[in-house]
Amino acid sequence: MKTHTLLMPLDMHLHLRDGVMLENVAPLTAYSFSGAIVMPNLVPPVSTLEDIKAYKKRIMAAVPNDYFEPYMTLFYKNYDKAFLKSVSEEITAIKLYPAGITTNSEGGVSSFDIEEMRPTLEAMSTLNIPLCVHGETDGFVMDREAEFMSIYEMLASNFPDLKIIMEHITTKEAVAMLDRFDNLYATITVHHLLLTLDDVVGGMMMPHNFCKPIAKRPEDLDALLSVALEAHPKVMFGSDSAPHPQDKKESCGCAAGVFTAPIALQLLCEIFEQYNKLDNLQAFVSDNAQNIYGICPEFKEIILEKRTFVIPEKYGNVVPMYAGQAINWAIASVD
Ligand SMILES: NC(=O)N[C@@H](CC(=O)O)C(=O)O
Ligand SMILES: [Zn+2]
Ligand SMILES: [Zn+2]
Repeated sequence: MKTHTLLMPLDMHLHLRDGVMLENVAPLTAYSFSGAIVMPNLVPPVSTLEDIKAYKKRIMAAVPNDYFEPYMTLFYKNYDKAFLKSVSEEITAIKLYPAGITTNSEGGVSSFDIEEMRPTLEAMSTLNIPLCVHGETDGFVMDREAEFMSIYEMLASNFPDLKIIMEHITTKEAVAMLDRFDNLYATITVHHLLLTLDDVVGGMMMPHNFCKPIAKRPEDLDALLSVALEAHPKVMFGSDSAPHPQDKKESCGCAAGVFTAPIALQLLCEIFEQYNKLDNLQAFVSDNAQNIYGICPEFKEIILEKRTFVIPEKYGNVVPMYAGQAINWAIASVD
């Protein structure tokens, strides 16, 4: 049987939530990933040293072993340098949300006033804390990410020593930015390497494919594939696996978020094999992230094998992407 081995996979954009949901989803990621950047958009958001330490403890209590590193993040506000210094050992990045643009982002940034943000962003540059950004404006839904490029440009050029990660990019405009600014990087999800808007609303409306940013056009999908499949050194895998209870997805007013954590590596193998690029998958799911963030994850070896795997209908009360569908790769062993 054909197999493929991945070492120390990293998920550089993950939502683990809290409480019962955390206990349901954290073990699924801890099983097949060495570590993950854990997003801070809890209610209320993770914004103090105590919040970070307590949340990390709850995550470690929810995973069955020690072979998983949650890389903690702080919810962006205009913090002062003394505070940032006091948390710098406990966090891997700070996550910036424009106010109200996605799930639990109400306390985010409402105006991108560069002078207001300067003290915080300069302190982050000095302390070497990367800035992760949900890059969407409040414009027309299909244009939101492309419109945000001028803000990335302003941030990247004003703070050349700040590492800026364009999270979950979905457009050819964002892909083009990677080669324009040395300090811009990106995460790409697995669902955005598979879906276009047609898979969300082109036929029957598919709530489990609905997320922010929404999947875009075929040419955007092609642009994302071009950098992911080559494992462009400035792109990393970040699932943006964002679990919501089934009744919040299959409802009037569907919550945004696609749940992929337990099927991400299998789907990535399928995509990379289809394009004959399996050799580049290691860089995309781990090596690039290690280089960009300067992290050294615990050893973990995942062996995937090429055989039919039917994606479960549910993980607890969460419906994954492609529920009930057969895919071509499965996890054979984890060491
Ligand atoms: N991606 C999503 O659609 N939802 C995420 C938030 C986010 O990453 O924007 C969530 O927390 O549910
Ligand atoms: Zn986001
Ligand atoms: Zn997210």
